[in-house]
Amino acid sequence: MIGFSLNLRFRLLTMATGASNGEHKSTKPPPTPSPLRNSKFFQSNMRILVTGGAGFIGSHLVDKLMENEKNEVIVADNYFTGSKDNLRKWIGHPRFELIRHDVTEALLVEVDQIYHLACPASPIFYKYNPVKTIKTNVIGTLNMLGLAKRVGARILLTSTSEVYGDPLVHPQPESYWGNVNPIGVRSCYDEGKRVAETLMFDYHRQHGIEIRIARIFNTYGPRMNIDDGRVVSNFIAQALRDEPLTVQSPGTQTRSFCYVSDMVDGLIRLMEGENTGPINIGNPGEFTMIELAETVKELINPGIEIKMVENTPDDPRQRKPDITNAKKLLGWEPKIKLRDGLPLMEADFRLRLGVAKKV
Ligand SMILES: NC(=O)c1ccc[n+]([C@@H]2O[C@H](COP(=O)([O-])OP(=O)(O)OC[C@H]3O[C@@H](n4cnc5c(N)ncnc54)[C@H](O)[C@@H]3O)[C@@H](O)[C@H]2O)c1
Ligand SMILES: O=C(O)[C@H]1O[C@H](OP(=O)(O)OP(=O)(O)OC[C@H]2O[C@@H](n3ccc(=O)[nH]c3=O)[C@H](O)[C@@H]2O)[C@H](O)[C@@H](O)[C@@H]1O
Repeated sequence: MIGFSLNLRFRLLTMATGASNGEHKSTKPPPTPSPLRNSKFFQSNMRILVTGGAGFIGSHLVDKLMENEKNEVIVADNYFTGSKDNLRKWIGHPRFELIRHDVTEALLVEVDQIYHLACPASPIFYKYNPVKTIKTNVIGTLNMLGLAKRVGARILLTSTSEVYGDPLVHPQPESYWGNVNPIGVRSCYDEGKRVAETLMFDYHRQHGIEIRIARIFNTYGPRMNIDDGRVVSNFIAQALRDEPLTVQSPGTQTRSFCYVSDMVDGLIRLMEGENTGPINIGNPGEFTMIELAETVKELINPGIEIKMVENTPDDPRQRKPDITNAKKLLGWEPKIKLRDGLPLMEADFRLRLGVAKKV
């Protein structure tokens, strides 16, 4: 009941102040792009930088961008959680370049678009070195905005549903300011991404930089690190290894899972569109962790045990995107349901783990 009255008051407040989806128009013109961009005779390819492009979402994004022969793609990655192996099919391709680079150091490349994905996404990894995680989110985003300003590039930030923290409004619309612990073990990531969004809008308002912000919700699919500790990769790897599925307490907490190809489609639509965002990109199909475990058990290994284990601090109890804006402004909505996406990820994990399907 409390959630409902809070929700109602929140919606009345945003209606009164019109702050629900206020336009964030800049008063400054964007920096002039390379003169090549407007040349009449030689139309150069679109030069695209993907930071974190050796990672899970980034490598699928590179695959999609490279399908367009008018695109040249440069990946900058420090391989903290990503791998060259995710990009092996592009190494040596004339329209592709791979740089080992840490975004906490400045980077100077002539590009037209920047997809800024560089940041460890798995809680196990971003909690491993919290100072580095917040440096990557703050200094890394500052460096990428400085590059965008210098070369006149449009920049997209992959933010996260974690900016809503442990949400008191459900589902989460972009106008919800969130409920975030500023000093917890997840704050390096949650607050780091919130500062990254702040920097994006400050550069937009102060320097006219063309920005795009995606608030990504839980995404899964092939090429996730098998042991990166995230729930979908954990459950599939456990089911294939005949290990109990570890449901972290209380097990009734919810997440909404988006298949990676839907996510990549949403990111490209956002970059190519005219809306700054922030825009939620995710699948509103919401499941408890117990329901997810039961689905993995049913689809992959019916004989497996499901066991309750301890959780970590500040774990959000619910998460579900309101994707009204993605539908209206991007013409986007997810196509792949969880029960159709899980088998695609299972096939990838079987291949990488060398576990054949039992006939
Ligand atoms: N996968 C999800 O569910 C999810 C949800 C919300 C937001 N996101 C965001 O999407 C982006 C990609 O996530 P992912 O799931 O592909 O994670 P990932 O860990 O697979 O990819 C992140 C990539 O960034 C690289 N990286 C990390 N720190 C770096 C640094 N300092 N300099 C250069 N490269 C660095 C890693 O090596 C890796 O290749 C991240 O920004 C993440 O915060 C992901
Ligand atoms: O979508 C998002 O914005 C965020 O989603 C995930 O963060 P989180 O939801 O905490 O990811 P998981 O570690 O996969 O945990 C999801 C839920 O599953 C539970 N879990 C996790 C692992 C496990 O083995 N068992 C289990 O029950 C966790 O307690 C949690 O409640 C990503 O890791 C973040 O990068 C991302 O920003």
